[in-house]
Amino acid sequence: MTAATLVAGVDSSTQSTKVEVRDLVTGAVVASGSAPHPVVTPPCSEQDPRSWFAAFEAAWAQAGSPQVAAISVGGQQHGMVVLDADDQPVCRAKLWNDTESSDDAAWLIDQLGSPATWADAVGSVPVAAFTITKLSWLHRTHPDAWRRLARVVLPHDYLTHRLTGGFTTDRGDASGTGYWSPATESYRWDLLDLVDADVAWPEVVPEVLGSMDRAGLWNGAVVAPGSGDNMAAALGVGLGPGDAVMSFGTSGAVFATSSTPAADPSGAVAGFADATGRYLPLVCTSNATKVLDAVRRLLGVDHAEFDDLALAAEPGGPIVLPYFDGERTPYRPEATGMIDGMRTDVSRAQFARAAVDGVVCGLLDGLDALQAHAALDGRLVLVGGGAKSRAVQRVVAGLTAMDVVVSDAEQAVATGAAVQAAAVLEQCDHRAIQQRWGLGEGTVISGVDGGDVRLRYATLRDR
Ligand SMILES: Nc1ncnc2c1ncn2[C@@H]1O[C@H](COP(=O)(O)OP(=O)(O)O)[C@@H](O)[C@H]1O
Ligand SMILES: O=C(CO)[C@@H](O)[C@H](O)COP(=O)(O)O
Repeated sequence: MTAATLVAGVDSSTQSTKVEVRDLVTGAVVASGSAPHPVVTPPCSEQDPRSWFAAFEAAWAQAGSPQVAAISVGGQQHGMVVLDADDQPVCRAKLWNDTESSDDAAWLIDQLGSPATWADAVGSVPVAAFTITKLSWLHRTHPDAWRRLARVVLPHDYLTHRLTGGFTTDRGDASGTGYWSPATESYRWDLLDLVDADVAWPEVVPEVLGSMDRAGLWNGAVVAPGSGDNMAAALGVGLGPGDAVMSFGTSGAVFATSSTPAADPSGAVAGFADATGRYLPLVCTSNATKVLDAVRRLLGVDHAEFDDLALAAEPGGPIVLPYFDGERTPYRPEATGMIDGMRTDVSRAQFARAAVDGVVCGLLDGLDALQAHAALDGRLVLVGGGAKSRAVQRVVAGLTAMDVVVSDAEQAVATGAAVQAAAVLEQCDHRAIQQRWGLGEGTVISGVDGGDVRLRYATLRDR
């Protein structure tokens, strides 16, 4: 009997690296592993990129260090990895949720004249998350580090580089830099020149690969282009027209596929590209599972007890505005969280529920904004670590008219990266792999009554 051909997907996200090894033919998960990343807390949110590769090696060893035919990396979007002429990090990587470059975002918007001009140029209005604002911050605050800059890459590009030795990216992740246009599929050198016109930018940024291109080889395995974690999750859940994904990780994200690039001058919807040649309009909030973790810690309970509490809450409890780590949508980088409606008879259950309600209401606002950029008449698919929460699942289902399912792909990002690895290996359409592996299924969730919580949340949000 010949050994099965294997492919691997990697999710290098904010809190950890996960790897998933699948049988190329059946899609069965044959091994997996995970390893944590250093804990970060905005406004300064930085990690040593080398710690991501160490986490990948640990997760890979946990999965049994298998021989695979192809591998692909999905990574936390945006951020900034700056390397010197010897390909070593010049400084720690700034992550998507670092808000120290918020003044730079405002300055860059002024340079082009308006948010709408940015949305037309690159599909998105720059916020502190975007790489271009972090480059401006480094240029402005760390001239010594700036002089050593030889390359700027994204987290998934760095890991792909550690596998292949080359410098590549893909259209999905490139679309979160603020200097690559999904509409024209090209870098905007003029925008990078706003930061520093003396840098030879074409030598500094990676080549943008097509969705079927190979980035190189690693131990004999084909390395696929990889992508941003949300682009990979779209592949992992087999996201089709009419459906949307709601992701509960460190960030909250809600996104859908589209055949046309989005350009939202309000900045709420980011007009990203996806990993297949289409587009992925997306709304991202900065505060999802860390808010639930913080309130759970204060209540002194585990995940299951927290869910029991939140689902048992009496109506009329407080409202939590969950901007614990600053907020990106709506854009309030300096914000902190707020609790409204506290009374002496508040219960622990009501406090737990208020945290869930707050996180979910922020993402439902995002879903409303997304409706203008994609016809959403299908399912809302929940993914990410927080999607395991029964309270999160049932509160979402109670507050939206869409059919809510929890994806069967337990690690949607790693699964999507494995789909990409398989598609690039076989040079076939992603959908063929998704269908062969039976992806796209999920468990249907019934909702709990949310009452008037969205109205109360909106009142506090806009106060
Ligand atoms: N059963 C659960 N209920 C609620 N939250 C959970 C559960 N299991 C894990 N989490 C949370 O999920 C988060 C990690 O999810 P993940 O999607 O891996 O995040 P990231 O992509 O930001 O690294 C952690 O904050 C963790 O506490
Ligand atoms: O910035 C975004 C999306 O634009 C985030 O969604 C990051 O991609 C990080 O994701 P998680 O690690 O929280 O899943």
